[in-house]
Amino acid sequence: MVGEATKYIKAHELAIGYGKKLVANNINFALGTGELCAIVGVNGIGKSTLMRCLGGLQPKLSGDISISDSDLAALSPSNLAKTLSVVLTEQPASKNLTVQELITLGRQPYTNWIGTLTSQDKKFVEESLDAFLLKELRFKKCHELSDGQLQRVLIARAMAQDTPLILLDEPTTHLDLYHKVEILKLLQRLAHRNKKTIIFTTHEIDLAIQLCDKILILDGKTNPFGTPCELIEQKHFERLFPSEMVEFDAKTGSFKVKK
Ligand SMILES: Nc1ncnc2c1ncn2[C@@H]1O[C@H](COP(=O)(O)OP(=O)(O)OP(=O)(O)O)[C@@H](O)[C@H]1O
Repeated sequence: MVGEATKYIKAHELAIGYGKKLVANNINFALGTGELCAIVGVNGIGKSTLMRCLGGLQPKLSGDISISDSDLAALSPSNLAKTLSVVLTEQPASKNLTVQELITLGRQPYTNWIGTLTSQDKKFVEESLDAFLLKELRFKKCHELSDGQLQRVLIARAMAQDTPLILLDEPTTHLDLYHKVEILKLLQRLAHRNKKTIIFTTHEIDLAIQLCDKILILDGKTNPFGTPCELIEQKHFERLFPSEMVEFDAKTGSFKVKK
């Protein structure tokens, strides 16, 4: 693949699963700095499992994951925390913290053992509060927030961690359409302006087609990867769901219910 050598994260012939249970294999993709990528696929196909493998939270079965040309498994825990941040669907146990306190936790990989914040740490916290429209909510407890506000706080914490790679498992679950779009546009801006590589799982295929630079489709076979346009041209979305229920309209890039 042209330009592959310069990519920030690469998965090659990756197989994922649990013990002897194979969930998905033939996973191949490469993403550069500043790219926003969605992982899509039907329920239970392995999106969250892949996310946990990419985040170093669970071992792969076989194949390679490399970040900046280093094997992911060889990164020490402290290097891993400076390389990638993971935003999972499960809400944090620390909901009693204020918005500002939770975002400040993102600076943990850089602070000393008593957690003293430098001016640099404070700058990252302020920038993250600002970027995710949270300045007015900074002293609110996280348990007082709406789902959309809490999701913004969790992503802001990942931004404060200032890692080149950010992984998010279903960041738009439970949100209405407006707030789904808001979150995805904030992620797009974070990728493009701050030059982060961002990968997230989603069921919002229409929105991913409109907002992402790349999409990985987990289909249980070849797992196609490419730009939304390439995947539409190659008719990969048509094959995602059983055709008697929904059909993909390539002109609008969206799914329609078959009447
Ligand atoms: N801890 C586990 N141990 C064994 N199997 C698991 C475990 N977690 C998930 N699985 C199985 O792995 C497969 C993939 O699950 P995963 O949660 O990755 O799918 P998904 O694509 O994220 O699904 P969804 O869209 O419903 O969230 C499923 O068959 C699931 O039952």
